[in-house]
Amino acid sequence: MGLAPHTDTFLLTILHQSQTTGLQIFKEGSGWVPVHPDPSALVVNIGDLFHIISNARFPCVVHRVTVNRTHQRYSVAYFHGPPVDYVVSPFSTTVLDNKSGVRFRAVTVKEYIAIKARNLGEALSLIST
Ligand SMILES: O=C(O)CCC(=O)C(=O)O
Ligand SMILES: [Fe+2]
Repeated sequence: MGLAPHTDTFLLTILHQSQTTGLQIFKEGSGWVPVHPDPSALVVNIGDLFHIISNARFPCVVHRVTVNRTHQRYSVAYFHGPPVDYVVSPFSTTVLDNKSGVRFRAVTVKEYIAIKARNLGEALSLIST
């Protein structure tokens, strides 16, 4: 495995991948689905912080990268997010629209990174209300 299954931590990821397949997303009901490289396109991924701010309206997709034994692959990712002291919490408008109420407690970006470093895959549920 090139990169184990994960969601991206920050707001948005903008990704360029070379012409070798490897990136896969997990789709409920279908399993692992390849994201085929397109030289004219960038992949834009929603991260955990976007998921929190949107009060879970926008999903952060689980993805992984497999190793290709015959073809070299490279990717360049830009992880866009607020400064580490910024407090992230669901926007009030998204909460008002969502009958299930506030889904996540407020965290600083720094705190969320620390929670995720200790509990990969569990961080969102650990800040669920
Ligand atoms: O190499 C890729 O296509 C994706 C890399 C990735 O998921 C990441 O850096 O978070
Ligand atoms: Fe990723």
